Amino acid sequence: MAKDAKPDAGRIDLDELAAIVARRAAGEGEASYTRSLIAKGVAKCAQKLGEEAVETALAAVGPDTKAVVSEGADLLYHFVVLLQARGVSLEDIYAELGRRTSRSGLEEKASRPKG
Ligand SMILES: N=c1c2ncn([C@@H]3O[C@H](COP(=O)(O)OP(=O)(O)OP(=O)(O)O)[C@@H](O)[C@H]3O)c2ncn1[C@@H]1O[C@H](COP(=O)(O)O)[C@@H](O)[C@H]1O
Repeated sequence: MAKDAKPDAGRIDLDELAAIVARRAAGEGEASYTRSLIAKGVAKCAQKLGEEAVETALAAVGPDTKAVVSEGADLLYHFVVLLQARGVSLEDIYAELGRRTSRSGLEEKASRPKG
């Protein structure tokens, strides 16, 4: 079992997951899926995130609620891995979400560049 792994951590949040991912990315020796994925580069991490997003979307329109939970967890893990690979912190994401709370989603949408 990996150094950071626990038999059952109960629940962990994104900050805790990001800390694990950062440690695994920086670690040496012990085999790590996280490290092997990040070593393949940002494009591979982005591809995996896209795959997991599609799998989550497909699960959401299917009948199996456990599949939505499982695919959603895969999606969040791969999002955190992509942020690590791309050098973006969850704090940056939280701050951006925080900035958006001062206006409605419709106002935020209207403020985006047309494309
Ligand atoms: N939360 C996760 C997590 N969620 C999903 N995955 C892995 O993500 C992979 C994606 O699923 P796929 O079906 O696409 O797998 P695959 O076909 O083997 O993937 P590829 O060969 O295409 O890369 C699977 O191998 C899953 O095990 C995860 N791997 C790691 N973590 C966390 O990261 C920690 C460190 O893991 P290691 O880096 O492996 O030590 C773990 O203790 C967990 O907390």
